[in-house]
Amino acid sequence: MPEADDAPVIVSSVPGSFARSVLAERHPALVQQVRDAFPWPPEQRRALDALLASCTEGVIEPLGPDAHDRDHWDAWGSEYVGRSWFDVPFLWSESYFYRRLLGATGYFAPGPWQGIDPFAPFKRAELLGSLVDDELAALDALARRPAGERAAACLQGSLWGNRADLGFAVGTPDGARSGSAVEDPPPLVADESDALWSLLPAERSPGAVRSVHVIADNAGRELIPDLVLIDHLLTTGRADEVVLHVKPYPYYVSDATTADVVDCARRLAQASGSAGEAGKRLWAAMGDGRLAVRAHAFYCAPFPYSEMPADLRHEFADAALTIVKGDLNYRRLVGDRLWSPTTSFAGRTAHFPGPVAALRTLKSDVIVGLDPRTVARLEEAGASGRAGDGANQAWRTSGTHALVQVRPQGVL
Ligand SMILES: O=P(O)(O)OC[C@@]1(O)O[C@H](CO)[C@@H](O)[C@@H]1O
Repeated sequence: MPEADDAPVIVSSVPGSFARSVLAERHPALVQQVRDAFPWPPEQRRALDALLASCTEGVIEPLGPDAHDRDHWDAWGSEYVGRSWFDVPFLWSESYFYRRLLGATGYFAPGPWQGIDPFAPFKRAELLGSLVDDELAALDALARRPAGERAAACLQGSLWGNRADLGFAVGTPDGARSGSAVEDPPPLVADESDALWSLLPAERSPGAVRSVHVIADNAGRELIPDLVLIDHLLTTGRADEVVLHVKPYPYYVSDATTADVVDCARRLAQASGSAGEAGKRLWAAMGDGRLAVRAHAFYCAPFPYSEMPADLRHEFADAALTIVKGDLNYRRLVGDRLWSPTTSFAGRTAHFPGPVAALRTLKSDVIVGLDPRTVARLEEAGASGRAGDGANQAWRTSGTHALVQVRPQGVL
């Protein structure tokens, strides 16, 4: 696989590819699920049916003339209009699919359905589920552990929380792969946790305010451990303030919006024991500005982070560390291309304006920063960790593996 900047951009036209399965199977299944999840009026039902036909058999059509963001999307990809969804960059077609899905449900247009999150029923069911109860109760035992162990457990919780991804579950039997509690996770394919902690020492002399940014991924069972990690950073003095970046509108099914942050903070604050204490601290931190939420329009744009606008660059440049969560953010961080897996992570993230850490379970073909022995071991073992299971590239997309990769500033 190529290592240079001209590694192939991922498209969805390759038979048997993961990207093709997302467009051919996951998107149609999702349209159907959203259609069934609300008593949509006729106009929305017709629009959802039209989207289903378009994304499976049709071509990309422009947004309507009244769409508030028509100019943006014209600038972002008018050259794709009239082409098959499968033939354009995967990152672009997925992003546009979610934009069209929300358009079909009336999310953007003035009227009674404006602002109604079409994925809310799925998010709500997860947040109210017993798995969350169990995960919150487990925080009581964590509170009794030594500081170093607590830090490591908070990081692991946030990392493996990324496995609980509702979009990932669409089209899988019973959503089975969506992340039952990870009791015995396989070794990380890259583990630079020590480098991460070294950027945020708890002991330090008084000085400038230390900001940590977290680019969130999924709500619910991922965002709750992210918030627990944030609480840990704030209470241990590893961060003075945290900025949590979320999506400006519902996206990729379970991606977190501001409403989801509030729901998760409330779920924590209403719990008993250590979870409740953390929730109340987080609630207070949001109130006094130590935990701020941002929802920049760029988070739903179909581009890699190397193309982020100047105002975001400016924010990250001042951070002690930016933690980038999840698979989609990883694709955007290193570029949605078929890199050789041994391509340098530091090189691929050199564009990022400040120290950056990726916490991600592997759910797409994009991967960099592995050492050759790890690649050989993974290709030998396939998805399951069993040698010779015949699915030697499935480790990239199965969500069973995870990584912590770090680029401290200045290391290229
Ligand atoms: O970013 P997340 O939540 O970790 O993962 C999102 C995801 O499931 O969606 C895409 C397919 O729709 C994949 O690239 C990716 O695995």
